Amino acid sequence: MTHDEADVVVVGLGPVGITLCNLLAAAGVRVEGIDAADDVYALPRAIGMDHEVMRIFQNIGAAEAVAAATGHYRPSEYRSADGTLLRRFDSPAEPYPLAWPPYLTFLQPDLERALRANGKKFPHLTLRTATELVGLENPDRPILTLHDKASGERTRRAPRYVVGCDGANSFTRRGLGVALEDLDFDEPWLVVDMILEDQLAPLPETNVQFCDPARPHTYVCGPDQLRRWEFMILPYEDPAEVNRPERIWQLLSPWLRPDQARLWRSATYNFHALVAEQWRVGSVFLAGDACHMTPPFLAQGMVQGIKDAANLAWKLAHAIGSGSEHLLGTYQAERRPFMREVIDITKRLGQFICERDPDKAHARDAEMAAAMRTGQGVQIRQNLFPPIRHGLVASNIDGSPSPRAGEPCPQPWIIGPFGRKRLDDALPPGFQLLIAGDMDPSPTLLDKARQVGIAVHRVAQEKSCPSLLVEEDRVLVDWLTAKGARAALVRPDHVVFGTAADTRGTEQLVCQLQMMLVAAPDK
Ligand SMILES: O=C(O)CCc1cccc(O)c1
Repeated sequence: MTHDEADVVVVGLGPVGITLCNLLAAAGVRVEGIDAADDVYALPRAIGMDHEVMRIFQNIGAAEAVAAATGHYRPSEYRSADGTLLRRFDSPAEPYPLAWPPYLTFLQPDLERALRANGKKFPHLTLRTATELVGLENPDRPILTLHDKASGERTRRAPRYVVGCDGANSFTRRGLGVALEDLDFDEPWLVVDMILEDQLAPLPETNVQFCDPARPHTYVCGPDQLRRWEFMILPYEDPAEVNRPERIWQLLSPWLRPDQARLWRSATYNFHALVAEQWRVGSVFLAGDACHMTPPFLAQGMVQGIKDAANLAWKLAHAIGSGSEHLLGTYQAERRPFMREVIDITKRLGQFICERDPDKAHARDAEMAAAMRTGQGVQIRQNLFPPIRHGLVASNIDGSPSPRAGEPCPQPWIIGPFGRKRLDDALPPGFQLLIAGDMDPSPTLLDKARQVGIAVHRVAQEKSCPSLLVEEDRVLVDWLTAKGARAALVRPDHVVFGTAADTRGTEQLVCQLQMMLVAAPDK
């Protein structure tokens, strides 16, 4: 390795790769990000993101620039062929638990540009476009061959780590010989993005899943004038034939005439459910679509890829800074089973939406409409997925999970002489112990926390002592109290390691983390 070699090469600068580059560079890691294309992909693919992702963008200093590319997320309705309401997902009310709206829509090309521009803040981050990975040898001490498409030159790299964020057809994954586990969902769909030119076009006010057995289809409101339709391609149809403008306008005719909107993008592809058998081989990791693909029904594709990046970034930074690789084993241990659950939940909705048998669809409609009548069909779009259950999360003495372990820690607004700030902006990065203002941390606890490198903060509702952080609402304290907890130990990626009800329990939690940092479970 030469002295100016990067610690990490990130392959692929889509939303996942460029987020990882920013996160690593913000943690002081020397990063080289490469992408085979000359520029960002100019058309939208992902359209939905959530508050955890916005928080990650906030943590790299890109929140304002990204927010400019986002729009309000509408509620979602599931409707039968005759228009009966079968199910509804509503947005939670404020105060938002992570200080961002729980879901947002966005324009992918603008998002990617904002993240690439943000990367320029970091002197240790080099981004190379029109540069393709063409060789990957010896994953334990990786040697890469890069092809510069402009000059035709080939160069070699020997970074400490490589992360393949190079999409569904990942060269990195194929180079490692990693197989994809097929989770049994494979449906061909047409995706159409329209730019609305007539504000008076009679479109639904909400996102809609049209659970019509004759042709299941989806309507999603994007930011500004972007509106997306997705149509299932039927078994006897030819995808290329369905993807012709005349056919697309026919499919859109219940909502739009050609003078009311412009066709921005259309594509046909198969909605898949796949997860890589291995997310790491030696010093080479996979993230995003390179290691999982989920049907789009809950808009989780990009969201989960960016969560991979956040999960991996601090562990790589820790390994590079400390020379200890223990934590790296927790990446797959945490993310793979979690991703399987995300895919399972999404698939269940997908099977419900994609039902093509009219009798089964009729029975489904009757059952769902009955649930709507008893109030069970309306769900708040929050906490749809379980916490992380494996890896670097605390358990109680009896082996049960520590309350709140594996959940994202709330991010209250903090108020003070500076005005109001989101919690993460008021704290240094790293492990945090957040203690309810009425609990006094013992000297033993403070000492132990210092040894392990954990910053301790007391969060209260009013400033009865100068060292307290004051939260604007009761977001954090209510979240702790709901589980009988007074303290939360939180990882650098804001995933809760565990909670405790008192000082003694908090000391034990810190000791558990200390032990796991040197021997973290990779199962
Ligand atoms: O809000 C919803 O339920 C729709 C989510 C969504 C977003 C993008 C594509 C898609 O098929 C579903």
